[in-house]
Amino acid sequence: MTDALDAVARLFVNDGLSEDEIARQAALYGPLADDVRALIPLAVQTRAGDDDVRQAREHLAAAMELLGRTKEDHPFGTRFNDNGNFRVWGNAVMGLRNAIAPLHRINHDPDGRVWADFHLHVGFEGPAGHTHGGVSALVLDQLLGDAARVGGSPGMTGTLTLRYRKPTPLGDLHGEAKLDRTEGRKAFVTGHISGPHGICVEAEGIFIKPHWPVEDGRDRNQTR
Ligand SMILES: CCCCCCCC(=O)SCCNC(=O)CCNC(=O)[C@H](O)C(C)(C)COP(=O)(O)OP(=O)(O)OC[C@H]1O[C@@H](n2cnc3c(N)ncnc32)[C@H](O)[C@@H]1OP(=O)(O)O
Repeated sequence: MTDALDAVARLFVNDGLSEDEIARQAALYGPLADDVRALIPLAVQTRAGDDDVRQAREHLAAAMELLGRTKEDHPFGTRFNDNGNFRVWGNAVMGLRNAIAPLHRINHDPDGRVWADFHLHVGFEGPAGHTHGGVSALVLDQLLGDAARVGGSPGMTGTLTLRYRKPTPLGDLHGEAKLDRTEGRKAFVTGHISGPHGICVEAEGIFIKPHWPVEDGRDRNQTR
């Protein structure tokens, strides 16, 4: 566990950035991730022929060469400033700089409920025309974890139990979660994902406050 603890501590950094600089970086790198995100369904769905695909790949290779000229050699981690402006821009579910992240924003209600409306494109397919079960788990893990955090008990996922009640369509979906109770360092959270025809996946999670630093800002909605 020491190696994991060292890695988490190393990547949990007050980088002292001003709000202006954070806004500048968000405006620069957010749209880059959006462009890459838009490429994913295109790779699945394009009917372009040999020449167009070859040409597109040459453009992409040029873009990758430009972007790779200077880059960090470690994951993004958790960065914050003295105002408590936390950034998890590499996060797989809602990282501003992560093209696979399907959520733009997690909203917090005063009663502790957290929720998100989101869109899963064809790159998230599992069963034909439907959402991959692991993707539902991905989204629910984040939502339940955020409900634990908002409820004052931030933690790592210890156990996540899912019940897939009916196939989850691709497209526009809704997810929500709420902290039910805590026992010592353990937070018990429930949630679900619903589509146009009701609840598709139900989740129960136990989140455990670890012996290392975690984001504990409670009083704000999380936006990419
Ligand atoms: C805003 C943030 C949202 C984040 C959402 C995304 C969350 C994630 O993806 S986290 C990544 C996935 N999870 C992980 O990798 C966790 C890996 N596991 C670990 O790091 C550790 O096992 C950890 C931190 C969960 C628990 O370790 P540790 O603190 O040593 O637990 P330990 O002291 O043995 O047990 C504490 C209590 O929790 C219970 N417990 C321990 N592990 C588990 C578990 N996996 N499930 C349920 N209960 C557990 C113990 O029984 C004990 O209960 P009690 O106090 O009643 O006796």
